[in-house]
Amino acid sequence: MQSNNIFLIGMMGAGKSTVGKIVAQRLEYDFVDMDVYIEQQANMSIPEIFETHGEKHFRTLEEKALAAIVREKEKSCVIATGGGCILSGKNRELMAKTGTRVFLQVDIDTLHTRLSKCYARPLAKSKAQMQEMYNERYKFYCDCDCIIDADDLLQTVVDKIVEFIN
Ligand SMILES: Nc1ncnc2c1ncn2[C@@H]1O[C@H](COP(=O)(O)OP(=O)(O)OP(=O)(O)O)[C@@H](O)[C@H]1O
Ligand SMILES: O=C(O)C1=C[C@@H](O)[C@@H](O)[C@H](O)C1
Ligand SMILES: [Mg+2]
Repeated sequence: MQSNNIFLIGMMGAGKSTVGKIVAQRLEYDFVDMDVYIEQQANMSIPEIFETHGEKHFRTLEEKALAAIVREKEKSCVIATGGGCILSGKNRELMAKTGTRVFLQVDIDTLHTRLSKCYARPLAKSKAQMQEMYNERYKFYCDCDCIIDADDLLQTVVDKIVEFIN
């Protein structure tokens, strides 16, 4: 188990997966995308999991996935969490204990623009729904070690995270 992981947290479309991969390369950390990990374990896509088993079941899988990733990884790891990972107190506690939590903060208009190109997220069907979700979750995202303005160019966002970690 490693205690110096980097957990990227934030809303759907904040760039956790995209940014995480590059940050991991720059820091020579391993990279895990929690959503991809869950899909591989379940052998189903995330929309299929939501449709077949519902959100509650997905949240259980998400808790199990985070615990397993943290337990199994021997090398420091950048973890792109799912947008709702912070909803679980268990997940919040584990992330606080085993790494640095970096909140990628992006305003709702940018999130909407980014996701409108690929709105394949079960919980993000409209801008209004995203706004409501953001309002509910904002306090949990802010319970972190660093807030990065992730509205910027991809490379700038990566540089800011690497600079903070170093
Ligand atoms: N800084 C950025 N500038 C412009 N586009 C970006 C930036 N970061 C991410 N994107 C784009 O936004 C979209 C969503 O990014 P990404 O999938 O990395 O978000 P995510 O936070 O992992 O979302 P989810 O929680 O749904 O997994 C992608 O098309 C990605 O290329
Ligand atoms: O914000 C959310 O609740 C989600 C975000 C995605 O990363 C996926 O984990 C899933 O679509 C749910
Ligand atoms: Mg992602």
